[in-house]
Amino acid sequence: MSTKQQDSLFIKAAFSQPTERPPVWMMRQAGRFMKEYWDIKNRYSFLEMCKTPEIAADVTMLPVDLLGIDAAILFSDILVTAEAMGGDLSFTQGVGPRFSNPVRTSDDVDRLETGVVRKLQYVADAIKIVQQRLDGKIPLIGFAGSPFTVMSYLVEGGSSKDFKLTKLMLHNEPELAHRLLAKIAEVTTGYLNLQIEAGVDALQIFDSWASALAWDDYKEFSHTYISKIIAGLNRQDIPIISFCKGSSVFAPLMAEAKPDVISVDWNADLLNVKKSLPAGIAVQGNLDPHILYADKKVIKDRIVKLHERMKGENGFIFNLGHGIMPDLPFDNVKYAIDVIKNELT
Ligand SMILES: Cc1c2[nH]c(c1CCC(=O)O)Cc1[nH]c(c(CCC(=O)O)c1C)Cc1[nH]c(c(CCC(=O)O)c1C)Cc1[nH]c(c(C)c1CCC(=O)O)C2
Repeated sequence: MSTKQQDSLFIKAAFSQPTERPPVWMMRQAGRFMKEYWDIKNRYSFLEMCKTPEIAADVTMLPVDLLGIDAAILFSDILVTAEAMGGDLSFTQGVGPRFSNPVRTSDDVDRLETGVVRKLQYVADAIKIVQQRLDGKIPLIGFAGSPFTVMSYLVEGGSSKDFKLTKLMLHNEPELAHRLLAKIAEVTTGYLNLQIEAGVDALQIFDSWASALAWDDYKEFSHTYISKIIAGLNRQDIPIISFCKGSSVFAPLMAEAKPDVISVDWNADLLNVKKSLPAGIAVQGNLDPHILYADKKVIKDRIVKLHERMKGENGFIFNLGHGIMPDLPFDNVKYAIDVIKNELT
């Protein structure tokens, strides 16, 4: 991390140091709710955008320039690791991600490659371009998916409502599931270290679908691997943010993996979660993203209420409980960020 960033609101809050106001960024801030995103998206496929460092950098910079957030997040996807391992990935409008060669048998797991981090050099190249453009103005967050969440896409062959096949593998063939998870975790550790080397200022691990799991299954099949990944990072002074949908339940276990920040969904009272955690772990969240569809008065009231609740706490990063929806009005997103930056007292 550049020395400049150590004094940024975001890095200070991530390390639970005092800040004059909470920093703000929003998950999925580099995406489809912006007209300027579509101006680029209409010319390239999603994977082309991820794999062309100049384009990935352009998209990363959109919310920096248009929203004025306090941290940028690299434009990419959690599924690039699975693709590098041999998953035949495509993204179709309205369908989402799809793997044409789902991973369901022992042979399928054997076929996945692990010495693939060099295939992800395009991500490192994008990071370097973004850092030149940011020029120390705000920190850059890199990210990866958690092994469990990435596994779910590989096993299901795409998005899923109930994770039926994935959970069936955990329950009926736990050894096979562990073999798959261990391979993804190995690649993910190398991939996040590549991002650190390329110059990210923070990292977030997305375990979006952990909420599908029972406590014991979360512990055995997700938490174990996130802990290994965090322990395997050459993290220097880089804060690690752990996100999962379901964090209001799993936060005590998530803390054991030793992240610096836990990103909390909107079901929980954020202060209660913070107080339940060991000292020195910051929280990020946790507005319900649907609030941003509401009237501006409601948006402001909810932001003020969350701020009042968290007042006096070090280690609070304003964010949503999950990502921005593609049809959210840009104006409302911008309004929320302006309120957080300028109107909280
Ligand atoms: C589960 C997951 C994925 N990808 C990601 C997650 C975890 C975050 C979460 O829980 O929301 C992470 C992700 N995906 C994307 C980012 C970029 C940075 C950001 O703006 O936060 C990040 C951090 C861009 C994207 N990733 C994707 C888009 C849309 C692609 C398009 O333009 O069509 C973007 C901007 C595609 C994607 N990628 C994925 C899905 C399910 C989809 C389709 C979503 C949908 O159709 O609603 C997998």
